[in-house]
Amino acid sequence: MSTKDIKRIAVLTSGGDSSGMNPAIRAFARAAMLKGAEVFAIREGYNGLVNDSILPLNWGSVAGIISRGGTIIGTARSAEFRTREGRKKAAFNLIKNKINNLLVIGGDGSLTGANLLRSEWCSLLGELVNDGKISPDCLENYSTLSIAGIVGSIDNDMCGTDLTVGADTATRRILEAIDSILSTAVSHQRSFVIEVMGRNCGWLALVSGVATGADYILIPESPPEKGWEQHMADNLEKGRLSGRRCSLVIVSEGAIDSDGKPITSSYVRQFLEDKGHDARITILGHVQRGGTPTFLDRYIATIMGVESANYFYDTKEAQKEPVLIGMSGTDVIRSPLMECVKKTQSIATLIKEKRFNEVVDCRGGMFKEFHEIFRACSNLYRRKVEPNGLNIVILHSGGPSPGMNPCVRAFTRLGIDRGYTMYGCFNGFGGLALGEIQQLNWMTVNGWSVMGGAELGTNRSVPNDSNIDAIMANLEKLKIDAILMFGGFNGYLGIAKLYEYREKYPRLKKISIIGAPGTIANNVPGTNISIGADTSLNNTLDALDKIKQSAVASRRLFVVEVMGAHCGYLAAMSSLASGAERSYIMEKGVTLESLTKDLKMFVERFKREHRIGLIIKSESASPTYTTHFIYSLFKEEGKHLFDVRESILGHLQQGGSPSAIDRIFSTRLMNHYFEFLEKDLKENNHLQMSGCIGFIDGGVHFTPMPEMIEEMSDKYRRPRSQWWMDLVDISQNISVFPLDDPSIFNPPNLNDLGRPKSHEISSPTSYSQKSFDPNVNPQFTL
Ligand SMILES: Nc1ncnc2c1ncn2[C@@H]1O[C@H](COP(=O)(O)OP(=O)(O)OP(=O)(O)O)[C@@H](O)[C@H]1O
Ligand SMILES: O=P(O)(O)OC[C@H]1O[C@](O)(CO)[C@@H](O)[C@@H]1O
Repeated sequence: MSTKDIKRIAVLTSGGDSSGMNPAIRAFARAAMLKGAEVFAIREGYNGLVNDSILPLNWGSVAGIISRGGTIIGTARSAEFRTREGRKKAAFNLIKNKINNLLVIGGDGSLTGANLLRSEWCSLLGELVNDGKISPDCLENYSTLSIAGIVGSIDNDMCGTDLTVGADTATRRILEAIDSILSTAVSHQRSFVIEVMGRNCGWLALVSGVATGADYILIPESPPEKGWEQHMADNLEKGRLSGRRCSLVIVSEGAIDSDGKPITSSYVRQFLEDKGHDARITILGHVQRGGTPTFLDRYIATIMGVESANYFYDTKEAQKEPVLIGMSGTDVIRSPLMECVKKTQSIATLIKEKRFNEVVDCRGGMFKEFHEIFRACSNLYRRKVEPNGLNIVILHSGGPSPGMNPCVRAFTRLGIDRGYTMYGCFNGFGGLALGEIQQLNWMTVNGWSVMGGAELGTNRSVPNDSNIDAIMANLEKLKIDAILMFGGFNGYLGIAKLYEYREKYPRLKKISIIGAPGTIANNVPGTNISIGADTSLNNTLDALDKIKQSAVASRRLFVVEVMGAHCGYLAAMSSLASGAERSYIMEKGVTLESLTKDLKMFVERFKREHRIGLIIKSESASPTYTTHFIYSLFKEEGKHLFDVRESILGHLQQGGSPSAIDRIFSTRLMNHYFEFLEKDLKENNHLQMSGCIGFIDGGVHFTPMPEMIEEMSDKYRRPRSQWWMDLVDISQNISVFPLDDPSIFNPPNLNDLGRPKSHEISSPTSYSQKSFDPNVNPQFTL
């Protein structure tokens, strides 16, 4: 490749910082370098573009940042860039640095600015030529400015992506705070008013409301009717009378009433106080923006970063129009930036014009759905519904999974709201045989939305010839019309077995038998993700971040074993999100040859002054090459260069309070469950649909039982095909400096790009650094 062909691409972060910007910078920079690009960082948002603060990035500059909140290249809100004169300076500085590819990571404002720069590009260059600042051939050499945008904002307010980078971490911070507040609120029987961020978007307030079981939320998209204050107070009172010991109101900072007048959290608190509540207020503020990114933010940031690099090499695409790199379900997608910006801006207009009916729809399907779920599940809107005469029972099966309790809460309340009689069966299929079944009412599940574990209990028993008669008798006794199993692979085997018994027990033909994914291992059919995996991955990352820090003591290679049985999802994803150099999973196999190659790679790395290496191994990756074997092998062979430690994370992966995603997605799953049942009832006059439900392509899908069974590999207890397999290589490619890896024959020309030079940006906590300036606090500077 001639120097002329080498692409020069710059990245900037702009607007409010968000947790996940660093992993996005890391993934983008390294993926672009692997394609042969020269990568630059523009410091302090658009200010750096206007003031020519542009520095080269190299492989080492972005080491050690995947777990850090904020942005190592700085961000700002630039007033000067809003002026044409400012953008002209920006264009000049880009040309001066021979850059005409720009990745902008920021909120809707930043992307609007990027779009504007792109649309003015030719005219700005024309003016610069007329001013004599650049030569006329620049008009041809830099005729287009290729722009990609990643939405980095906690607000989740941009069209074109299901989720923005930082929104999940912000939700985690909010839930941590509210979960803590709830315990003191319950003790004192207090009412708490919590104000959350979000600017003009109510996403954070809405999902926090769903995830914590709040009584009332105030969001800009759905202003309350006149007289709402009294209505709210009356209903909080009703909640208390039915047994709640505290009340929780979540106010989005942009909340307004139906006249468009702001509703402040202090106004809400004062009103409640005047009505006799012992009310307190907590404004969460910038705590929501900080801290280490969650698994989901690291995951989406990483795959969006890699996709941005791909975009700049997709010549036709890159020259056509700027794109927004976004997420749809688990997939990364490209959308025209201009359209996304326009659509997002139109929401602000709708709010200004008080066309509130249209606003919730415009925020997208998930926003609308959570809005409906919140109303159906909160005490405030609880309706008196006539029973429809149908009875449904829920049970768990398999290992415990965080999200089981929120799921049962949503199942119970959404079911009651539709007229069903709801039952909970304790201790799985075994409990069904023993008749350990209890009716669930609205208040049985009060407070379950925040609870880890499984109040109904779970185990690995399945229907069999010795318990099927007892199961049938109990189903008959309660006149059960539908069974919902929320659990893991064992539960899927259990429902498949029950389905098989339909030939012998025709009564089962008139009972719907459905499985829903509730397992940390993400190894069940009919879904891309299962509830519990997100919490488990966050637990794992918390542990890995701590383990990695202990490497400052010496040069260490860690071999960390994670759960997942025969499915490598947890290992692959925790590797991707922690920056591990290798993940060992059964699907890819572990051989003596691969171990030898990896050993050579680690030797190279440690020779190059790396201080840490990380291997994440799935518990059943290989029956022969166990975690201890790998530890011993690497310890023996690497003893002159590095030390090795093994760590088996164990059951900490299954516990803890469910993550935001596991809480809200379990409610979403239950919402769809009832939609499927309604359709079934309409079509067949009774419930009979059998199979499983799960998340596919960003939606919730039903897979009929025969297909579900076909999809299951009994031998390995996982689905036959797994969507995430390609990510293993992508993750390893951006985690290992190519020159360290002897298995790469033609590494790109990275000799000069490996180590930061003194004037270049370098992560202050990069483990490869040798020394630091004693006058500079390494925590806070570049
Ligand atoms: N209409 C615009 N024209 C030109 N530049 C803009 C425009 N809107 C925003 N920008 C630039 O983007 C910067 C960041 O915008 P803004 O303050 O709106 O934050 P944001 O990108 O929306 O992020 P966040 O969601 O975190 O607030 C602004 O300071 C400005 O430099
Ligand atoms: O940090 P600043 O500049 O005060 O901005 C706060 C705003 O930024 C955000 O955190 C992100 O847009 C909003 O939720 C909030 O309104």
